[in-house]
Amino acid sequence: MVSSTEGVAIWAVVPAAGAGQRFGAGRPKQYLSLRPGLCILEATLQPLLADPRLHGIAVPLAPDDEYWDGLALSRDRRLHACEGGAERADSVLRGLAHLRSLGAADEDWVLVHDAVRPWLTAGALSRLLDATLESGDAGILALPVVDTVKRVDEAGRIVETVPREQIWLAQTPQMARLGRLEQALSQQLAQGHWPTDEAAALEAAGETVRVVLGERGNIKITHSEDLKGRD
Ligand SMILES: Nc1ccn([C@@H]2O[C@H](COP(=O)(O)OP(=O)(O)OP(=O)(O)O)[C@@H](O)[C@H]2O)c(=O)n1
Ligand SMILES: C[C@](O)(CO)[C@H](O)COP(=O)(O)O
Repeated sequence: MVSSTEGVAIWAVVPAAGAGQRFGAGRPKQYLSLRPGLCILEATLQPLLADPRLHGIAVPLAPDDEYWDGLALSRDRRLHACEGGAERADSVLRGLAHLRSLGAADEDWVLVHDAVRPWLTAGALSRLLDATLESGDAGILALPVVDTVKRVDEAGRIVETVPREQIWLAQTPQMARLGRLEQALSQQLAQGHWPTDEAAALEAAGETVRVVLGERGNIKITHSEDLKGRD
């Protein structure tokens, strides 16, 4: 195993098994073209592959995926495709299991990064790696909210203005010890919960998770408007 820091390797999981229903294109959004010769998933993988600290990257795919093999990048020796699951958390767990089969250990670190966040910068990635390795706690990129926050009822009436000083919006990558993340996600699924991010599972397991300043440009492509005017 290649050691990245004190005999502990750093891995990544990039869950790419989603169908992109909210986006509503003719193919899963991670395979839409950002510019000629570069799809969203390839752009997402580039900054991770460019960081020599990352030992290997699992890429969970839909069982009926028909696009991955056509990407030139799929032949990169640090990329390892595997089968994803029904929900994002299932796909991440399968990715972790795949990393285990490649030799990943409990104390290794793993970064989980959405396949549809193609604008992660090397600076933000390094900030997360450096802060997390230094603190030893799990960490996620996130942004403090800049707007006034309202809680509303079912009819859309404002119930209260929520103090925003402690409200942050979660991004990815999210980084944790592999064994602890695997255990936390497994516990959630066993209890019938499907957390929408890794931090939620870790929080429920009582782990400390720190926020690290993300970037406004590191958006998740969810709806078709998210791609308008960008390349
Ligand atoms: N069963 C699933 C569902 C989602 N994802 C991945 O999780 C990330 C964030 O999910 P989201 O934006 O919700 O993607 P989709 O599930 O594709 O979108 P939608 O919910 O609109 O179908 C994406 O990289 C997506 O491919 C996954 O690997 N496996
Ligand atoms: C993981 C995530 O991208 C953090 O913002 C987000 O929670 C995914 O949410 P989704 O509803 O599954 O798209």
